[in-house]
Amino acid sequence: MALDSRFFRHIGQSTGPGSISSATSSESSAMTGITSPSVVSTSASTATFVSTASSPSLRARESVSVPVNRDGAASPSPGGNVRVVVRVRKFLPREIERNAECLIAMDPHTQMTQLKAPKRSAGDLGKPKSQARGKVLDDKSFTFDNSFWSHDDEDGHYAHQEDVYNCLGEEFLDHNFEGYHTCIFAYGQTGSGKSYTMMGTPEQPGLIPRTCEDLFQRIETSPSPDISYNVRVSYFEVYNEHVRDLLVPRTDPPHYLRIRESPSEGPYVKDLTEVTARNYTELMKFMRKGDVSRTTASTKMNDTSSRSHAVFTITLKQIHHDLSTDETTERTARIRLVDLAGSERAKSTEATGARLREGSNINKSLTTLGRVIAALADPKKGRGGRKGKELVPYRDSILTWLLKDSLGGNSKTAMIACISPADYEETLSTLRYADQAKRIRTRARVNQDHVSAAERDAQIAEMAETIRTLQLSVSQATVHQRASEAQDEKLDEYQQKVEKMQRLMEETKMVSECKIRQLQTENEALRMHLKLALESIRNPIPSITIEKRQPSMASLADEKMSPDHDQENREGSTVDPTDSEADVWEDDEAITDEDDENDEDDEVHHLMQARMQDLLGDLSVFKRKLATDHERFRPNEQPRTRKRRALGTIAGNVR
Ligand SMILES: Nc1ncnc2c1ncn2[C@@H]1O[C@H](COP(=O)(O)OP(=O)(O)OP(=O)(O)O)[C@@H](O)[C@H]1O
Repeated sequence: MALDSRFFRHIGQSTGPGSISSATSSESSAMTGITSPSVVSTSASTATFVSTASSPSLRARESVSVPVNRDGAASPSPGGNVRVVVRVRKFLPREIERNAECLIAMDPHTQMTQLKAPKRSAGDLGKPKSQARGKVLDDKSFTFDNSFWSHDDEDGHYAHQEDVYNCLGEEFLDHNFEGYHTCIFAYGQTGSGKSYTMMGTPEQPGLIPRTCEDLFQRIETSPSPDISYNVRVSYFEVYNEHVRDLLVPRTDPPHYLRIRESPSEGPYVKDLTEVTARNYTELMKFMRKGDVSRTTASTKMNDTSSRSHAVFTITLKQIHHDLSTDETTERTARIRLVDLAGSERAKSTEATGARLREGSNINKSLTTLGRVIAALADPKKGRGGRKGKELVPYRDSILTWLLKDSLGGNSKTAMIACISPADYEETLSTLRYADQAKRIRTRARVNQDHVSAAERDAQIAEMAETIRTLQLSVSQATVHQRASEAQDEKLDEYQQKVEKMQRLMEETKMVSECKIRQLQTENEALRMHLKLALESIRNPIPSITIEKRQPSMASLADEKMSPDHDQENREGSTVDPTDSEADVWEDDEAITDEDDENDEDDEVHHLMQARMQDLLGDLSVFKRKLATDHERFRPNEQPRTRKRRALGTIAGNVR
């Protein structure tokens, strides 16, 4: 089935092949397949670097058509490297107090970030490096896809929150509308500006709220009535190697969730709350709810330090229904926005007790993340069949296990390396981490499915049958009162199927609504047509009789000289002005024609009325179906009650 061109036009309006602001090694390597390690150890003077910059994006606005094939999921993979950008923040009060020196310089043209070695202590000055007491440090240079200079807001090249979104977030959202999974994660030492970049403040919203706003703006201004959108959201944190749902109230003791792996979806959090957001306000409500629930604490390095890794996930489903073929095309994209906890040195944070334990767990998962990145960046380990996969230590921490797909699988991924301006050791470690991440290639593909109405019905019927069987075995097990692990598993499976079926039903309902919208539009057009037709029957346009005119000598002469003109007159005019008999004859003919036209109009009128009756009939069938569905899956009931009711209803139907 060919997709409605509007499906793509919609995408095209907001789609560009990406930010073209960065001419960088990773970008070019993504195209050529060549990667260029860019750590350059240099002792060169930094004097050549001016106070520096990031360039806001200049997005191309031409439409891009997504490569789509019949079975969607197997669309050709464009591949691509992990996109890496770096952002330096301004001095914090404590750094201003100790008169800290800014060690970072950025070049707006090459996107190069330079880390300058701190000044040597007074005692070491003048001594050769080998005799210096402290470790001798060198200047280092790195090139990334973008270098965001957010150190000095007086600077013309200062990168605001908006610039970061325009340069990265906007392009990633384009990918989501194209049907790709994406992941943006912020990495850096504690207090380097990760939460500020991802979440921001009410006055300076970060990447997450901006993505949410842009997402719904695009949906609301979508030009196509044939596409239905479904936005779901989940929010969890990984704290001390445990997963906690941020959309449910905190409990004491805390309720941790388990991780499972499915062959199709990869690792996932079992029983994680996933809610539907119908608009931007709702989405923000969930975001804030989770944010409030997130574990933070005050440390010496940061007053509101995130003590957990937070993963905010939006699932965007686009359902396009083609009325002519009754086929449905579904695109599903997962938008994963991750604010990692900051790496920290116990010495700098002076943490003890719980804070120290948190810090060591944070460091443990970040170290594993580092090993995963290193393995993926290494072509021998990151690729190459079964053996290669085993060498990537995803399972060594909860964080890397859950981000498996985003780091090395079906996702377009970006890393924002946040750095402090005055901490050589930590910044160098972050920049090295980021430099390695540049070499990772993921295998993103368009997540698209075509389902015909018959296939959907068959799926529902099959699921109903499975549910019936499971229900039977569960009730038999209950009779025998053998409460075992296996029963729980079965019950889980049963419940999951029911939930999946409910989702399918909801989607069927969305398709029906889409059909109704299309029929209503068609109905409206026909109504208008009919109105016009009736109008023209009631007030026919009177036929115009052209007055016979005595041709002047001059015009007769003209006509003689211009045979073409004469020809035109004969062909173009319905009334011959030189033939009065013809006038009379034509009048009679006009009356007869009018009668015929009236008969034809009546016929058209009746046909249209019959067609409209048919359409209205279709419409009421859909409305009835919708009402039945609505009755069966009442949205305003509590989810648990609804689930039970749905089970009862389904069971009833099956019987
Ligand atoms: N670009 C920036 N402009 C202005 N202020 C910033 C910027 N980046 C960070 N800050 C400020 O720096 C402080 C630390 O930032 P933030 O809390 O985002 O760090 P973090 O990396 O998330 O730390 P942690 O890992 O401890 O949670 C905050 O007060 C924040 O407002």
